[in-house]
Amino acid sequence: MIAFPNAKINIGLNIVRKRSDGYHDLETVFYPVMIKDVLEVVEDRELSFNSSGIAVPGRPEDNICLKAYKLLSHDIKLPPVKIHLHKNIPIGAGLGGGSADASFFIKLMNEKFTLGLSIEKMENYASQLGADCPFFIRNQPVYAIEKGDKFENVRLDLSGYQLVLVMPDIHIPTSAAFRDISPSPSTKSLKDLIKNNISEWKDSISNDFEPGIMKHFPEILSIKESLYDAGAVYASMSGSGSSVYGIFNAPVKLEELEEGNRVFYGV
Ligand SMILES: C[C@@](CO)(OP(=O)(O)O)[C@H](O)COP(=O)(O)OP(=O)(O)OC[C@H]1O[C@@H](n2ccc(N)nc2=O)[C@H](O)[C@@H]1O
Ligand SMILES: Nc1ncnc2c1ncn2[C@@H]1O[C@H](COP(=O)(O)OP(=O)(O)O)[C@@H](O)[C@H]1O
Repeated sequence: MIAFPNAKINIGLNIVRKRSDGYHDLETVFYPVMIKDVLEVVEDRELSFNSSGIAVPGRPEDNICLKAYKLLSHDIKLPPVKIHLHKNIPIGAGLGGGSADASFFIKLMNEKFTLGLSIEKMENYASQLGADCPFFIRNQPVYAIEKGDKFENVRLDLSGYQLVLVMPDIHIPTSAAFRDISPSPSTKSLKDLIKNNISEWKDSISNDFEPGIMKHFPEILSIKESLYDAGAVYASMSGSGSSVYGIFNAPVKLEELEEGNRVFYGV
């Protein structure tokens, strides 16, 4: 059985406070986007994992898909499976690719072996694998709070726009991005700001990771500026970076940005 885990972008990201468990309370909007991995599970004589496409850092045995298998098998008797991941979503990009793989793996196992897991139960398993994993179970636009794992649906449809996503050759581990952050409560609710016309977002919706990351990597700021220069209605780094997206009213082709960066077009 095959699934196609997709990436997400963050529209706005406020880091509100440090929690007693070492994590941070956030306010963000997660929006699913078109860049996809391919994840295949077949029954086999023993449990195995391999991948193709973009090289995934770390040992195969530490891949988040195997962690998801082991988590499920604490509670449920599962047959051994062969897992193949074709990696296409850039890594260390703020696109949640590993988290998507984990959550789609849980959904795939649930369907393939008729495990009867509810959405809530799958979200609960996902939350044990990473803060933004639960989002990918329902995989719908949400306003997320706390660790990024408590959701309210938002009515947001970007399908009439052209999204351009630029991935520079910079890999930012999420844990490193938090080191430069001084959390502070937000003054206006992102949940309300997101309802405004997209043309108003530029002056009201921001990502708290940007100042620290852009200071270290000025080329990320340059990409954001290039997207605005090319006519983006809104542009932002996604999550903890390094990818940057621009939302355009009409189709564009940004050849200059394609030099040295991976550029994806679509929503
Ligand atoms: C912060 C976000 C915003 O979208 O960054 P991106 O990964 O998307 O860039 C995500 O919620 C990340 O989710 P995820 O990548 O699953 O996080 P985890 O693996 O659980 O944690 C990675 C690291 O980030 C820190 N972390 C993560 C989430 C959070 N709410 N507070 C944190 O302090 C953790 O302390 C950990 O060191
Ligand atoms: N299936 C996977 N896809 C991507 N990364 C994975 C996967 N499994 C484990 N990882 C680990 O997660 C790290 C990426 O996490 P993170 O820096 O949070 O990325 P992102 O910003 O893309 O969410 C990688 O360096 C890798 O070691």
